[in-house]
Amino acid sequence: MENVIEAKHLMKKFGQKSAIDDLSFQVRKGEIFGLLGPSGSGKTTTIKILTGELNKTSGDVSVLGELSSDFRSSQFKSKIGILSDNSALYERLSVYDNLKLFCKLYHAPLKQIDAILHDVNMERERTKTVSKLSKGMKQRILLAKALIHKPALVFLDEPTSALDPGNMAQIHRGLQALNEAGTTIFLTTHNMEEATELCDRVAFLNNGKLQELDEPEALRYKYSTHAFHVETIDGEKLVIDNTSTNADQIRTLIAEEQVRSINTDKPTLGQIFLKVTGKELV
Ligand SMILES: Nc1ncnc2c1ncn2[C@@H]1O[C@H](COP(=O)(O)OP(=O)(O)OP(=O)(O)O)[C@@H](O)[C@H]1O
Repeated sequence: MENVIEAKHLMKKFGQKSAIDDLSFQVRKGEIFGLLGPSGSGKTTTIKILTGELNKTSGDVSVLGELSSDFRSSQFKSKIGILSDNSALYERLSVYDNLKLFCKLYHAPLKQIDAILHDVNMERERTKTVSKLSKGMKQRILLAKALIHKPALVFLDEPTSALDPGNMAQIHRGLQALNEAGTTIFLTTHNMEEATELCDRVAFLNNGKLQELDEPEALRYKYSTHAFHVETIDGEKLVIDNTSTNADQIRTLIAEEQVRSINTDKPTLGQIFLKVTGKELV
């Protein structure tokens, strides 16, 4: 499988402090890859290195076949899209005029603007001045800006932070459609539900170190005790180990119509993160 990002033994130091510590991972072409970690774990630093905003201290990194020495070239920038804290819009210009400027910057055709406004569900705000938009609307225009030149790979640093559930769902649908059309997405988030819903694979970052990397379901299976949680019609809650010797107990409960619900134990990504790092994902 083709990799669009390859990081090997990546290190980033700020003075004596290691923000990124021996980080190695690959991102496959066409996937949605989530980097999860608490505040200060090194997510933004990783994105900044991968997009040429920061230099690595050591290690090897390539993105879309280019080495980090080329990450500042305009040719490289035209192949990636970035949504980060540093992304900004011209507040006094309209939505359309903002996107027109970015089209010119990236040599993208202007007809792209209406298509992208449709994708982020902002067609009706086309002529509105940016300063009059809500936070969620601005975030959707920033996303449109990151995607206007149809990049092969987009980096989204907490794309839905501080958005209400409606706006968040809207952006999720847009990202899924974009991904289905072939764009690889690298995103960071604190939000476990978001990661579980969107990401093909997730990496856990803690103090700049990689702690886990796999598909959300594979991690949930790996950290499951595999026990059955049975609630009886009397409200009793039983935890029954998933072993052949316990089969009769479960069979009897079902035969006697004693079972209200039965579930296997599958921890959430947040619970797994807590188990692996001892930290909440906030
Ligand atoms: N320019 C800088 N100078 C010094 N230290 C920095 C700099 N940028 C980041 N750091 C430190 O590097 C570590 C990782 O920061 P980073 O911003 O990558 O974390 P993060 O996981 O993105 O956090 P958040 O979720 O809060 O955005 C932190 O300890 C931070 O204080």
